[in-house]
Amino acid sequence: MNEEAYLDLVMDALHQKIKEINTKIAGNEKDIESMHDYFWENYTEFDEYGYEIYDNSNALKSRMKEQDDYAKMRIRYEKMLDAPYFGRVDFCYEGEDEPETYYIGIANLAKKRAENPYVFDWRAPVSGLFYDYDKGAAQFTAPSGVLTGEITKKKQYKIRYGKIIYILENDMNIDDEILQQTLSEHADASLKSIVTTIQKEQNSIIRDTTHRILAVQGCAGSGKTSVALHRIAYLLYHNRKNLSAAQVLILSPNSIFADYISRILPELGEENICEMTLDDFAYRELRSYGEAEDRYDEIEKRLHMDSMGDFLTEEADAKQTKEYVEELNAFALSLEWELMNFKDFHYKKMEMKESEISDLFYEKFADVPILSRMEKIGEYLIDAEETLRNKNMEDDQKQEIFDRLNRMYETRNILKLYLRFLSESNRDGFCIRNGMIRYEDVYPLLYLKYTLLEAPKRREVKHLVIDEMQDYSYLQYVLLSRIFHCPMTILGDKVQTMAENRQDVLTFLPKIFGKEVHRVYLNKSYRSTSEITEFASRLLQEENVQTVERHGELPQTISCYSTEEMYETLAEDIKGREDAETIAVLCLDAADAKKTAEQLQAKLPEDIPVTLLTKDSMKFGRGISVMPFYLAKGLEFDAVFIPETEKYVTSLHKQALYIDATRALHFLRLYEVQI
Ligand SMILES: Nc1ncnc2c1ncn2[C@@H]1O[C@H](COP(=O)(O)OP(=O)(O)OP(=O)(O)O)[C@@H](O)[C@H]1O
Repeated sequence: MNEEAYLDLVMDALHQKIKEINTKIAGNEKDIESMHDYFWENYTEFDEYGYEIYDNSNALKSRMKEQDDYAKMRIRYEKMLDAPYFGRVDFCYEGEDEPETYYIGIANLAKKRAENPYVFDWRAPVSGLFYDYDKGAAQFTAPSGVLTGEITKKKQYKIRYGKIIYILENDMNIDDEILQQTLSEHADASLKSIVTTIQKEQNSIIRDTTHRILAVQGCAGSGKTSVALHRIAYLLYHNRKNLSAAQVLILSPNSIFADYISRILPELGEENICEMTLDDFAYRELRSYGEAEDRYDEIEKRLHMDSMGDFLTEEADAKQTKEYVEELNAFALSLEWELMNFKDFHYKKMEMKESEISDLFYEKFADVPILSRMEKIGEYLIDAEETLRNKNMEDDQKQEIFDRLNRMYETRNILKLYLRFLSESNRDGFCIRNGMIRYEDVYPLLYLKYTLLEAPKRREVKHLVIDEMQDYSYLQYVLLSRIFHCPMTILGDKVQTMAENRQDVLTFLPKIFGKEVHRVYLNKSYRSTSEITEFASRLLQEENVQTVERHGELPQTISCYSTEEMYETLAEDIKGREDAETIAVLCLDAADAKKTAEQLQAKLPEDIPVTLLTKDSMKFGRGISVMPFYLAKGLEFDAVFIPETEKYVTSLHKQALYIDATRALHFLRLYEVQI
């Protein structure tokens, strides 16, 4: 069958599918309506135990869920009307004479359930052939085992509005015209699906189901975030019974980033996944001790430190290390003896000698964290008493027992204990600044809490994604390993650190998570033009980055004689980029971003709005966004402008400049004010 005829066949099948779904949705809608009517007409006569109400609401729920599934299916098929497939492989199985043809698209499309699909989902086992091999010998893993053979043909399609724009048949991998064309498109306000051009090295990460903990070190723009999200879509597709979107959690740097990545999974036909920042989690856990500074407060402080500050940052950094964790462990151990003040226990007819309590404390319950241990002894006592009296104890009596036992601790206040640790270890004995817990003490405090009390286990999370892995410390990974016991995808770039000194987390991750950490490297950058990538690499003397050959304007640094002239020039340059969907003006800190946004808005016409993004912003959209560098991490823009580069002098500033420069897809311009 020729290509046009096959496309017609698939389009007909799609229209037919959509028609069938519409009929099902309409039928279901009627059923749901009549179920509602039946409920309201009869609920007064339902049985008194609520069984009928329960049955009714369950039936209604399952219909609504079905309706929801149909609606999602319809969206997927409607999307396929535009481009029903993007690839094809003809694969001749070993021992066969004729090849089988497989078309690959964003979802499966078959006439009936058991029939051979017209189009295979990109995540289907056979679709791996498309991403992993050129023409020639190939294999893929099917549920029945490894199947070998030969790819006799491989094609890529550009189909728009259901019409073939072009077909490419080639021997090369997908690093070709279609990739080039995709990369030269404009950036959107959300991360895009890359299913049509996933590269071999990316595919092996996406389809890796053998390693529990996958850690990916990839250069800027190498597709780490994209790969992580496609991997989730892949795992959800292959493991529907054991993994749902609600059980996947992504640790993201901030809400803007969360918004930026939020549309990709729905685009791939999956539900969106939960997202949180580690700081938010820590604040919730430490809420009873007061407010705490966040990561951005800390960066802002460091951006403005002079040479005197080096000592302070070193001290703060030292509090996030393995050595500090060991000191905290030693302190926690010393509390076993120092914190306790055992006495004989009496309550009503219950009694226990001091020596018995201390035996239980140091022997029977020695494995329980120290501050939870008296509660365990309480439960033990209560259990014995209830058995003896053959009667359950009242809650208030139980509480009284716990309270009395807990009074045998000198204190149970973690903040007080942490302060004691600081002064005993000859450190500055405060951890509060301007009424808030200092950022450098937030995670040590949380660590102490989880050492002295049971750490909460997030068992509902069955897969954790940690993006920007370089921004988490040794101590934070130890905490994460205590909270989450699930498979993980950890991604980042040691070069894009937001600290003065680079840390390579891959060196210590196996010490925390064990040998199960599998490391993978991505060295090719897809985001920026070769000129931008080379310019950015020179900023930090990075030599390992390969680029996809795609060219654009050379980044320039414009020298101005005054700040006023700089803003004028910047505003004019921005006006000249009306082709860009997203423009970022990236500044060193929050105050500069605010000032720049105001200056630009004053110089630009009202119909060109300028949006200032702060650490509390929740969304990122098209148009002109102004923000400090640290909020641009993970994002990308058609054009990036960096004003006042003369301010970037320290090693942290240089890191900031690198992060800024690597955000640009097509255009990058810098401005310096000559002093
Ligand atoms: N195989 C691919 N095909 C098409 N585009 C790709 C591919 N891989 C990556 N890209 C594009 O490259 C850009 C960078 O991807 P992504 O943001 O996932 O990279 P990253 O490694 O997380 O970047 P960074 O660390 O710099 O934030 C995105 O526009 C993405 O769509």
